[in-house]
Amino acid sequence: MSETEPKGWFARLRGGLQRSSSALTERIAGIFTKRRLDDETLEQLEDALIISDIGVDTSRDLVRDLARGRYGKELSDIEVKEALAGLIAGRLEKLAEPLPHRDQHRPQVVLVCGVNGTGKTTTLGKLAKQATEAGLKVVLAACDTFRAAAVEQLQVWGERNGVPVIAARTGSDPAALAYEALDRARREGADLLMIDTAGRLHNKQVLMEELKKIIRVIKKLDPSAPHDTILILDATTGQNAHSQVDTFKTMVDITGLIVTKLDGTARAGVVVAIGDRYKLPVHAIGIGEKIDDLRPFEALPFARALMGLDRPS
Ligand SMILES: Nc1nc2c(ncn2[C@@H]2O[C@H](COP(=O)(O)OP(=O)(O)OP(=O)(O)O)[C@@H](O)[C@H]2O)c(=O)[nH]1
Repeated sequence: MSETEPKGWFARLRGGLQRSSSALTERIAGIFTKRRLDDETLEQLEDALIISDIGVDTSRDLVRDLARGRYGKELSDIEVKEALAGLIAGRLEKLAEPLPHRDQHRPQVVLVCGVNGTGKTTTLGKLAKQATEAGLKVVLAACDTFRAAAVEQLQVWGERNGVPVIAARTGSDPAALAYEALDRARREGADLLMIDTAGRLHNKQVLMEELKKIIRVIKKLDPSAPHDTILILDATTGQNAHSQVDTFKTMVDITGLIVTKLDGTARAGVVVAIGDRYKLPVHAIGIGEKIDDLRPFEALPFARALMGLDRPS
């Protein structure tokens, strides 16, 4: 981790992942009380990883890689956790990619999608605030015009933080609003336009048409937009997050993920499974409701926190 990290981020990350790490490490400790790495312990370890939402294929690969050069040896649970953290970090390293700032596009258009309640609106607010603090001029578009509360939530947040929020009456056309927002962001010379969208999955056809229309319409002003299409996933949904990625991938071209609510769940392992399966960049993770609780995803600190280990040196 870099020296510029706010002090205590790793401690907070570890605290946030506490439920996930203690469930997982208790299982590992139960298997490895000075026991040989043999077929039986490897099978038990694979089960422990699967139960921790790390995914069937990834768990199998991790156990295979762990056995390489260690098979038949006596290992303590700490040695197993250290080795697994390294292997997990190695798999996720390439995917840890902060949301890119594309200054060749002005404004850079970021479309945010995801099921209702995953933390879309709050995440958007946090990202906007961080971008504003980094000196960027940000405009937000509240295109979840279906849910009045979502629009109000974003408006209140925008007022509090001095970020303009383009909103319309409930029920109005989200695509028209997205167009208006991009037009205004261009005229005002904004660096970043972030578009919040609806997430009511119970009517997939309507949602898909709505998302496609938003994209079609903003392309009329900027054929290269949206430059990023981010799916927000809620870690507490565990394996359900996989079907959310599958569903949204059929609707839009997802370019990256943000995983929220890693605190208060024992299912943080799902980040490993999703990263491994979809190979989509993970831009950030959320470990709480405060603005500083959303941070760029970093593979090694995450993997070590998941294993309940100390911060990387
Ligand atoms: N504990 C925790 N809570 C979070 C995190 N991210 C968001 N939340 C909370 O999750 C709840 C839902 O967040 P919203 O941003 O309203 O979710 P949304 O996806 O926009 O939902 P709609 O507005 O219904 O579309 C809020 O109470 C947030 O404060 C996180 O990382 N950790």
